[in-house]
Amino acid sequence: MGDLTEYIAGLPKAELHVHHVGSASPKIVAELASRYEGTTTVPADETKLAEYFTFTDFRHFIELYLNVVDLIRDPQDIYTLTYEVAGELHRQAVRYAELTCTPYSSMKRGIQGAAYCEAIEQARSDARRDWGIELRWCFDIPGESGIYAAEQTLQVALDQRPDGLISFGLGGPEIGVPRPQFKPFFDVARAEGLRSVPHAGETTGAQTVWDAIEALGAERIGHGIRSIEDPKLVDYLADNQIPLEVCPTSNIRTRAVATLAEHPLAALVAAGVPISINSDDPPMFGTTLCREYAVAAELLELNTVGVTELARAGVRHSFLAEEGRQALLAEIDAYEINWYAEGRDPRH
Ligand SMILES: O=c1[nH]cnc2c1ncn2[C@@H]1O[C@H](CO)[C@@H](O)[C@H]1O
Repeated sequence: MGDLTEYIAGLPKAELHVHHVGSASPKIVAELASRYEGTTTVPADETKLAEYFTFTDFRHFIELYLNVVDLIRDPQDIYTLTYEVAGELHRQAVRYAELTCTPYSSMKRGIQGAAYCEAIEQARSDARRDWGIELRWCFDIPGESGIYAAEQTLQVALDQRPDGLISFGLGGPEIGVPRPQFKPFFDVARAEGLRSVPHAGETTGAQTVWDAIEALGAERIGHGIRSIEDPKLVDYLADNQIPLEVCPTSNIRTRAVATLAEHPLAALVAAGVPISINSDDPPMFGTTLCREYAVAAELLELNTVGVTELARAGVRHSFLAEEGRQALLAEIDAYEINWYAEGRDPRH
């Protein structure tokens, strides 16, 4: 596995399912928490954070996630967080990422939509300057906040239209938050050229994935792992090549899946469902994108050739324009060739 870890570390990647606040480093979260000592349950001590991010179930995860969101109250924090997240993506050899941002949650806490968008755009151009990484935004509706949040999210997306904005999503709990109610907002977003990437089939069954496809026009599904329960849906995803953005460790840490041995990733791949591998909320789940590639390699019994295909899939399922896709696929090819050129055996 040692060779694979080293290989994965430098393998150029695209990440398609990673959350903005969920990626805030323990250093940033602890610093933010120290400002609101006594009014937040979030520890101001980095070492205590790992323990804090131990979730009894998905609902508990969302509760603690929102406790962290609560600490972010000015545009400078948005800039710093976004720039630092880009630095960590760079350390994971990510060359392109579609970062899921939830502007409504920040606007609700007093940050103006325009200031929010300026901050993330400034971070995006600084990250490109410093690390050559290409960021795009998915603006998602926090589903637990319902129709008003959907209205606000669509409005800020279309009023501000930051250069990096490429897709429109739906996050938060699925239980008690039916997808079809958001159809009018996805219809407008798609008509305006935003790509549809709602979460579904993470903590509820296959029906939410059907709803995401039929009501929200999903082109990719966030998680979608519970699709495995419905053979017709599995066939539909495979026949129509609708990719699932799979985040293995997230599913374990939120208790959406009991153990890795029971994770449906291998069954989905065997059925021809296209997948990408992602980290979701890496510091909260004690993981990194490279580690998620290693987990997928274990579950799918992949060698260096196989994990290279995972990286290519991330590019192919991205919304990056053709020129950028070809350039990133060429980077991956060059990396693979150089790796073997140093005399390593691809059969590892
Ligand atoms: O794995 C996940 N599933 C669903 N929502 C998530 C996940 N990770 C982070 N969020 C975020 O939780 C917030 C809820 O208001 C949203 O911002 C959503 O993007």
